[in-house]
Parts: sequence; structure tokens; C-alpha cells
Amino acid sequence: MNATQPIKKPVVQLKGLCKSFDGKEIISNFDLEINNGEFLTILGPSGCGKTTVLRLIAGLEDADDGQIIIDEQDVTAIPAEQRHVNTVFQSYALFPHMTVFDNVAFGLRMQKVAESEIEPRVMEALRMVQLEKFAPRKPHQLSGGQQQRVAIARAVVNKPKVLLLDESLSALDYKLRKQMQMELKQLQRKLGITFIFVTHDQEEALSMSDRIIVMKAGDVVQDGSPREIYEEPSNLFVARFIGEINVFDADVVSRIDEQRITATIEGRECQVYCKLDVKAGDHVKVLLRPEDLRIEEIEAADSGNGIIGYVRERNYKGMTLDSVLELESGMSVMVSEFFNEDDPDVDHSLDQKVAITWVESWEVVLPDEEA
Ligand SMILES: Nc1ncnc2c1ncn2[C@@H]1O[C@H](COP(=O)(O)OP(=O)(O)OP(=O)(O)O)[C@@H](O)[C@H]1O
Repeated sequence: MNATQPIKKPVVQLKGLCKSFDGKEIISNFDLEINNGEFLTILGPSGCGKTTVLRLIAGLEDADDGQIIIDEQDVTAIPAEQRHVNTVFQSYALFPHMTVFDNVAFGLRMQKVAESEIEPRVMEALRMVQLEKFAPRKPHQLSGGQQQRVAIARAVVNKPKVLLLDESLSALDYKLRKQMQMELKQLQRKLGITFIFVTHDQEEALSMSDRIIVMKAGDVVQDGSPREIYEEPSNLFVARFIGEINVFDADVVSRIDEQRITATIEGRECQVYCKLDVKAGDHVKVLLRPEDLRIEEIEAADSGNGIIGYVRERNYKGMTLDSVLELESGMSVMVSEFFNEDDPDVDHSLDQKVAITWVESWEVVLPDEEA
């Protein structure tokens, strides 16, 4: 089997999982299937239950109800050390008095693997994370990123079916974190092991995962590819949690065809793409990311579509010019314009009157319900 193209079958199945702490239900009737070789990220705000799900899979918490199946075996009642999963924690949890080699060898020695087999396996794991030269060192002689890699080598050395990573990169500084994100993704592809990664960092989730589940108060509120989660959020909670987004109130005027409706946004009639079953007079939300919006000089504005606003802030961000506009209703709108060959000097004056438009069909229309 080619490790980069694993067969799509569930390696972890959670069925109707329930878990309470101190009488408070944290996870209730939780279902999830994770495919073999998948890089799945569980994303959600602090306290939504991400770590609890991970600890239940690892066997570090007992489920009150439901079933956990790993590699077709029901492991619900099986202790952590007998499950084919390993966990990499945020704190690395390396043994400070042991060398890097001994840290990585620890699990194999516990399993009574023959010493002659341990040496090549440890060195292979260290080679994978580019640390073979560091085998004789102690953890305190390594940088944070190197310690993290040792923790990963230790977790993959006994070739688990599933690797659980709990906020594993959050102790690293920004640059190292970016580098480790890439390395981790490459390692996962190379090994073909299923990775279940927990984070509250949406950027990290988007850049690393094959699939993301977004959790809110113990429930999965969206399950999809990074692109689906970002471009087609299925509810306001996900839309607001992932990246910046402008949420406009809109009133449906009429349906144009199967795909489009006319709606009033900020007092202007606009055509918007809308798959919802709506009728005239319904309230909806129209969502647009800052980078979906365009600022047009007022003379050049298409008066049919443009929403009038005033530039209140301009922030140069290197790749983009980010502006905050105040609309006539008082609503603030964020716009992010890329510098490119066509418009290398894009800029606006403060308090300039402008019109905002957007690329047709990039808007997302959702029912008018609070997140
Ligand atoms: N052992 C425990 N005893 C009591 N309450 C707990 C225990 N473990 C978790 N909780 C509670 O369960 C809820 C979910 O916690 P969990 O750690 O799963 O959230 P999380 O989404 O991983 O959050 P974070 O991103 O902050 O780590 C929280 O309210 C937490 O206080």
C-alpha cells in the first residue's frame, strides 16, 4: 500500500459518546468517523470539549456511555496503554534526566522490544524528525522546537495507528510554529498515520488539515475540508470563528432564478447568490470576507451594486491594504485589498467616500439566526 494514498476507511469511530464532569454534560451523543491516513483537526473555542474528545480516544478518560472503535476493535473498556494510539501533549512531557535516544526508546523498552531492534527503530524515528545527531543530548540541551520533535519521534516510534496531538505546537514561537506545521504535515504524509490534532488556532487548522471539525459546546457544528469551512461556513458561529468576516443584514425582495435573489442590503438592492428556500420579506445574513470586497472610487462606482461608505482606517499589512469603512448605517466593514501588478499602489484617503462591491457569487447567505 502506498502510504500517501491510504484506503479510505474509518480507523476511529466514536458512537454516541457521552461524558460529564461534576454532573455537567461536556460531550453528549457524540458521533465521529475518522478515516485511515486522514489529518483531522478538531477546532473550537476554549472549553468546547476538544481535549475531552481526544482524551476519550486515548483512553485517558472513561466514557459514561457510547462506543470507541479503533481499527475495527471496540476499545471502550480497554486501558490507554493497550490502544494503538499515542498522544503528543503541549508540554512535550520528555524525561529530563534521559537522553534523546532513551526518551524515544522508552516506550519500546516498556514493551520489552529486543535491544537489537530498538537501536534501528529509534534512529529511524530520529532521522524522520532530523534529530539523529542529537541522540546523546538531554532535553535541556535542545530548543523548544527540537524538544517538540523528540516528543513526536517518541510518539511515532512504535508506529501507532493514530497519533493524537493536543495543542502540540502552541508553546512554540510564531516562526518555529509555522515551520513545525509544515514538517508535521510532511511527516504525516510520509508515515500515512492518522493524525487527530486539537487546536483553537483557526489558521493552523486551515493550513494543516485534510478535514476540520468545528466544535461548539460539545457539538460538531461543521465538518468539512479547510476550504469548505472557510468559504462555505454553514452557520454564523463557524463564519465568525474562522477568520474575519463581515455580516450584513439583508431583506429578501424577490427570487431571480434558482441561484440568485434580489435583496436589500444597507438600503440598496443587490443581487446575491442564495441557495436557501426564502421568500420576499425574509431576513437573511449576507457574509463577505474582507478579501471578497472591493473598494471603488465613488465616480467609478457601479451605483446599482455599490454600498456607500467612508474610509475610517487604513492599515498597511505588507501583502494587503486593510481598510475599515463606516457605512451610512454606522456599520463597520473590513476590506482587505491585495497589492498586485494591476494595482500596485492601491490606497485610499481617510474619510474618502467610496463604494464597496464584491466578486459575484463569493457571498454566503445564511438564515437570520444568532451565532
Ligand atoms: N477532569 C475534569 N474535571 C472537571 N471538569 C473538566 C475536566 N476536564 C475537562 N473539564 C471541563 O470540561 C470542559 C471541556 O474541557 P476541554 O478541556 O475538553 O475543552 P477544550 O475545548 O479542549 O478547551 P481548551 O482549548 O481550553 O483546552 C471545560 O468546561 C472543562 O473545565
